[in-house]
Amino acid sequence: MKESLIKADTHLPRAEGADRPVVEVGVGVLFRPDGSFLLTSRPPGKVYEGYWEFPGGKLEAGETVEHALARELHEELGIQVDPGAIILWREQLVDYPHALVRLHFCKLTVWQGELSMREGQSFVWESLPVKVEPVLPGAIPVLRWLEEESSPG
Ligand SMILES: Nc1nc2c([nH]c(=O)n2[C@H]2C[C@H](O)[C@@H](COP(=O)(O)OP(=O)(O)OP(=O)(O)O)O2)c(=O)[nH]1
Repeated sequence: MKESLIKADTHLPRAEGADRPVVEVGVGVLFRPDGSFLLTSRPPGKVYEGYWEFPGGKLEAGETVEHALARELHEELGIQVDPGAIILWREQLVDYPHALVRLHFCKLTVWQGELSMREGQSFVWESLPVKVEPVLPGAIPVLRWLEEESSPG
């Protein structure tokens, strides 16, 4: 099956032609028992600074999605996560001007420790429809998937 692709900011040039390497990214959708989910703002100095997203980051060499995400959640949010508690959910390819990324979205309901924003981000526990904006193009499909899962039938 062909992988679906979102093309973001099509008016901007791509960094390196058509065959750019795919950057693999682990992303966590953290749920509280009341069903709300965590959004964080992209830290100062990163591309799309201030945009809202789900926490996560790039896989390092040899890492699985679950291990990379557990590491990123500890680095960014100060929480401890057992990679075994991370549930792989959906994938989405996004073509940005700065990179071609494959997002591995995961669900998560169990972690230890209090949230502490270690990279100067902001955070919010949201439910649908989300009130914060702007939302990163590569995070928008998640909101649609959550909507689909919550609607009957
Ligand atoms: N964390 C996260 N990244 C997303 C989402 N949607 C989306 O398109 N992305 C993209 C933005 C970036 O191009 C890429 C994540 O890279 P990043 O720069 O945030 O990762 P990182 O923390 O490893 O960064 P660094 O080591 O380069 O500082 O994935 C999302 O919901 N969450």
